[in-house]
Amino acid sequence: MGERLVLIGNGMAGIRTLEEIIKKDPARYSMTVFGEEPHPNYNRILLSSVLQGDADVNDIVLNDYDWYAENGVILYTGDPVIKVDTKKQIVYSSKGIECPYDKLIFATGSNPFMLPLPGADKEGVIAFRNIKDCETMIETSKNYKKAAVIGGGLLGLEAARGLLNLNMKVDVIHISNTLMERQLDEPAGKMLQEELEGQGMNFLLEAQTESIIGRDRVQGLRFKDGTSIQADLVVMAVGIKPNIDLAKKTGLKTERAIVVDDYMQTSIKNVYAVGECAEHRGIAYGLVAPLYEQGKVLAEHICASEPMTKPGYQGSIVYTQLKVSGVDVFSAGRFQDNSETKAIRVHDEFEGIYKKVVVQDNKIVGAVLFGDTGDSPRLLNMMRSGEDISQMSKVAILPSENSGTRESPVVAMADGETICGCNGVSKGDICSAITDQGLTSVEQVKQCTNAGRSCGGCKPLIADLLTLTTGESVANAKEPMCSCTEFSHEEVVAEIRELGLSHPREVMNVLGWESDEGCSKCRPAINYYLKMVDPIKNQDDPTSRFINERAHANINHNGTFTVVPRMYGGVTNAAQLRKIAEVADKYDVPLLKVTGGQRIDLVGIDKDNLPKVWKDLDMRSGSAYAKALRTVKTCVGAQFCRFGTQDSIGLGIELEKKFEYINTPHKVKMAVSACPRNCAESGIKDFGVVGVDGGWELYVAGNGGVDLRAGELFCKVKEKDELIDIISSFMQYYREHARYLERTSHFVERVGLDHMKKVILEDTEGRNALIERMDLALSTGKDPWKEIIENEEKQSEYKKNNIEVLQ
Ligand SMILES: Cc1cc2nc3c(=O)[nH]c(=O)nc-3n(C[C@H](O)[C@H](O)[C@H](O)COP(=O)(O)OP(=O)(O)OC[C@H]3O[C@@H](n4cnc5c(N)ncnc54)[C@H](O)[C@@H]3O)c2cc1C
Ligand SMILES: NC(=O)c1ccc[n+]([C@@H]2O[C@H](COP(=O)([O-])OP(=O)(O)OC[C@H]3O[C@@H](n4cnc5c(N)ncnc54)[C@H](O)[C@@H]3O)[C@@H](O)[C@H]2O)c1
Ligand code: SF4
Ligand code: FES
Repeated sequence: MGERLVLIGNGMAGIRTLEEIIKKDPARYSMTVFGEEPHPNYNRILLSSVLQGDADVNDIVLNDYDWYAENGVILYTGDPVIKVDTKKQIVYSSKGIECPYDKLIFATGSNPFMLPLPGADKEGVIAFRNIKDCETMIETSKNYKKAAVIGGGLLGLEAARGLLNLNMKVDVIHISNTLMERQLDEPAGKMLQEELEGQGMNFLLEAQTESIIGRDRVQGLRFKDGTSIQADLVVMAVGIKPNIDLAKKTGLKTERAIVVDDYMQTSIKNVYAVGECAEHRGIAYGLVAPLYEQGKVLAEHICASEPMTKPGYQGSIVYTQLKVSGVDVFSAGRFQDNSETKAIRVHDEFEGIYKKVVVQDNKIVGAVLFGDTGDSPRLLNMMRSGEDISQMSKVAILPSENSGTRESPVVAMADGETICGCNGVSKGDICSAITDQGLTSVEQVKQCTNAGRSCGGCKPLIADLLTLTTGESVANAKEPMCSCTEFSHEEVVAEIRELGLSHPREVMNVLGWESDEGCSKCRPAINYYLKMVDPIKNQDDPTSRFINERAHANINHNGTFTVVPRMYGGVTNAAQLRKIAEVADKYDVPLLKVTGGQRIDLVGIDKDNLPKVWKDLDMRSGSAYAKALRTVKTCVGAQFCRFGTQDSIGLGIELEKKFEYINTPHKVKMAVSACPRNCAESGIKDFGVVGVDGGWELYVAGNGGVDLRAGELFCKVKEKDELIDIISSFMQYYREHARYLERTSHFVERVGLDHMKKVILEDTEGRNALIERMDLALSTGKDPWKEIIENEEKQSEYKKNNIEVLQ
């Protein structure tokens, strides 16, 4: 039995410290952890990803309960320490546990700062700090639609992005005249604002909230200038304050936080502090990188057999990156210039790129990058090493994108330079791990080195390093499909082909899945792959589909459904419109809505009425719910428009009829415009066609959603039939090689447009084979509405399958 170590606070800094101790000397301490939250240690940083819909709460657990058990760590969750007796060396928990210690670590983190406004205690006023806050926002978005976020800093903007993803309207109330003024100068702040406005955020700058209005629940905000706004949810994100109430009560010396020396020792013997609750040389940090450095020093200190002589923690140069998709922002050090500094600036208004490097005494002391953050690892390393730049050409410090090849920044980095800032892992550490242990995926590098384990911002660099070190693209490297299996998507497809597997359960059984039922990640994927591999033999398994695809309609937040009938190329007629009107009257449809894809939504239909509605409409399913071709949007084109050079409507209808019920890894949207004025928005579709004099241009891999991406010109052809063949073969290649739920935009980024050109445009034999396989798959496509209406067996299967919900 070792010495007794007690940790107060089951969060990121505290548990990382225990990990470091276990790594150094696993038998040294018997460890007990008290946590106020009812969870094992999780990645607080990724709460933003959970809110933004990119991760699940289960995905962000850093140390599961097994980890505590395997390492002999006793864990009390949901049981805060309420008192510490430093004379008797005992801590007391809220549930009455008395736990003696030889060494005690405070890692109590911070609390969000809540503005003491009148009305701040109303229901619907929350912070964004823990899983509970995240869940409250997700729940609220189901019943309310207007959110206000107070604070335009990192946290506020990440919360606002998440709330937009939850379909709420979001106002961000910010006290300063530029966003993230603690990290960005004015030009970068303004560019950020423009970008986020484009994503749908509304900003009220230089706004001072006076009170929160409403009865029991918040209804709005009133400002000092007398104006007000409505809000059903208010998220305060105006900074944090170290959580030091217990430390103060215990008698530890505190200023803004618990005062510690270079070994994280507090003012009382055998009591240490680490993380956001600690103040070192006057600074209490609010980002994980410095907190992990502190944890490492503390572990070394309390595991040392002799008093440590080497220097302890020296403070950190911190940097920040905003975790909002489509926005590249980086800020480090002293980014504002003054009379003692000089700055190097690049501002490309065409490309939306801004870079500023602040220099003092020939050393880089700060940097702001917007729009292109590729230089950030290099600049950060130059800052950290205090490199003398007097002999360097200043232009070389910020090379323009076009001045060289688009080589990954990792190529030029020295082995000692940092790749993962959060976890302090260098290029050399990662390369050695890759070669010594034969690592092939980012996930394996993460497990082995901790790189990529926090904000995840360094993962693209790790992927580049894997490619560089193994000579193999990480596109081919192994990433398990989900936590039920070690098999990657590619391996599952290969096994299905090789073993001739034909049902999701068979796949899971034969390949030794960890759970019999699989999960919501693997089951729909396997179902898709089976049908893709053998469209004739393998049958669809509706129980492995998400609710919308099982119901053949889109579920709404109140449990009703939206029905969207097919209108080829966005063209309709009086008879169809009359039918829609009759159905709307007969079933009291609360909302008829014209969609961005040129269709008509019938919103708010009860589930039990769906087959009746389809029958009465007597139109085909518009696949608005499916991972399939959704719509082909068309412009008026040569038939009527005076600019039209081609028959866009004719081609649009032909494309939609050809591909209407083909399953794809993710939804596919198309558009056909008859001239480069592009009225059908062909530039942001998976397949966008533009008519030009003497032919057609095809743009691919565009996306108009969250990850806005312009389509790239793939080819120009004269004949319509050749164009259709190219689309057909491209789509079949995507069907066969993309991972399930990978949009064409991500797929093309992964495999490269040049690769696609080689496969489709240069290899005629390969292209013909793809077309043949596509035609075979197309021959099995059926209108699911018609099948259900006409076949009683299908009707009962439909009813049965829609009871169990795979959301
Ligand atoms: C949404 C969000 C996004 C973020 N994004 C980033 C990012 O991109 N990059 C970055 O570097 N940082 C980011 N951060 C900040 C980062 O998460 C924190 O710096 C880090 O979690 C602090 O670690 P900590 O251990 O000091 O505190 P915490 O992780 O807060 O852990 C402290 C724990 O102690 C518990 N506790 C408190 N008092 C007691 C008591 N008396 N008894 C028992 N337990 C107690 C608390 O409940 C808490 O679980 C983000 C934070 C949030 C909220
Ligand atoms: N990507 C990341 O690195 C990331 C993401 C989220 C959170 N965090 C960390 O979490 C902590 C909390 O983040 P934060 O954004 O709340 O803190 P912050 O201090 O960085 O920003 C708070 C912002 O709120 C504004 N503000 C203050 N009072 C206001 C008022 N009355 N009305 C309107 N605006 C007001 C400030 O001007 C400031 O820009 C920080 O330590 C941050 O570093 C980091
Ligand atoms: S894209 Fe060209 S042809 Fe089509 S409607 Fe617009 S202007 Fe007319
Ligand atoms: S930089 Fe954040 S996890 Fe690597």
